[in-house]
Amino acid sequence: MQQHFASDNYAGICPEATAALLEANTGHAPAYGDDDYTRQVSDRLREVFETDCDVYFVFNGTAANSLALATLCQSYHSVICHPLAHVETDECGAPEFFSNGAKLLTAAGEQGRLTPEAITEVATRRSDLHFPKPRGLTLTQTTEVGTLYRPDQVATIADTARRLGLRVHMDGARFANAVAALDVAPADITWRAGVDVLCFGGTKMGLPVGEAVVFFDRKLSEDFAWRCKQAGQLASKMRFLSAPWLGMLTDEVWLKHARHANAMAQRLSAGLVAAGIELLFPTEANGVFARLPAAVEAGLRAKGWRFYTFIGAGGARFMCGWDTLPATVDAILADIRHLTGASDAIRS
Ligand SMILES: Cc1ncc(COP(=O)(O)O)c(C=O)c1O
Ligand SMILES: C[C@H](O)[C@H](N)C(=O)O
Repeated sequence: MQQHFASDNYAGICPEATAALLEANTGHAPAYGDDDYTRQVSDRLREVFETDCDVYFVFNGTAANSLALATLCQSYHSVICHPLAHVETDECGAPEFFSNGAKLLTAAGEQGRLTPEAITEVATRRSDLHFPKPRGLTLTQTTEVGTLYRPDQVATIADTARRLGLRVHMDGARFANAVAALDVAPADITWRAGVDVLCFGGTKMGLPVGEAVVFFDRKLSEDFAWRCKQAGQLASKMRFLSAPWLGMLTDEVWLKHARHANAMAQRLSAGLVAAGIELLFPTEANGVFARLPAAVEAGLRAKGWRFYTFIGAGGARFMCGWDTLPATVDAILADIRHLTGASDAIRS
């Protein structure tokens, strides 16, 4: 089966998650999260984040983000996000729908990152009754264009949010890649930096399905189970959503796989630069964003390569996953060199 660079959600289930899933498939277990596997992995996540966080498992990232944001605000509030934020560009209005109408307000920033200045401008732009009062802020780590927020950047943004009366949500669809790239403690770029709720992506890091919604402020999660149930996000066989996490969170398997994906992105990025292809953003995690000549893009697609060009600020996005092979990276680089006429003497 050919590997692709369209998304890290093209990859299969990593061996460790598969083993944990099969191990959980023994006999009967209580439903709706009342099973031992869900208890075990929730406790394990409390160890990973070094705090008594409240943990829920939902089927996908759009549900995780939308339901988490809905806990931060009322329908007449607004949530500030980056213009390239997934919640703004790729969730089909789900955040607005599940919050019964909270409005997303965009605040620009270079390289996919929010800035305190832009957040402040949007949050203080109007205070009249006709404007949806800002109450939430969402940042994506890693960002939709493959960049990172360093711990101090998260803290500065969260401090700004707190001063403005905003609750902070983190879309961590690629949180594993961020922790691996930054080499920090997960707590240092979440609750210690002022994040109130994290949507921890499981799907893209090697699980079969599912995301963890991790609340660092239990006042926010008081009724979240009911919100999940009403949204059709309460799995009856929850153990099969939660147990694979045990495979990932043992011996830091999640970070091993994230480091590999990040390394493949570095390999690809270096090869593209060597072939004279312009990068649109720095390669800081597992995504590579490049400006491809139209003929090269068409040629790659004709050769069967799948990659997105609708993400971020245009250009081509190449996402590396836990299972991306070095040979796959070298194969697309060889095709790109051939299509650009770059010398084969250039090695990736
Ligand atoms: C940054 C980001 N957030 C959220 C999501 C939503 O995830 P899902 O496609 O599982 O709804 C994605 C999708 O891959 C994503 O890239
Ligand atoms: C863009 C698409 O929705 C998916 N979130 C991805 O990053 O591949």
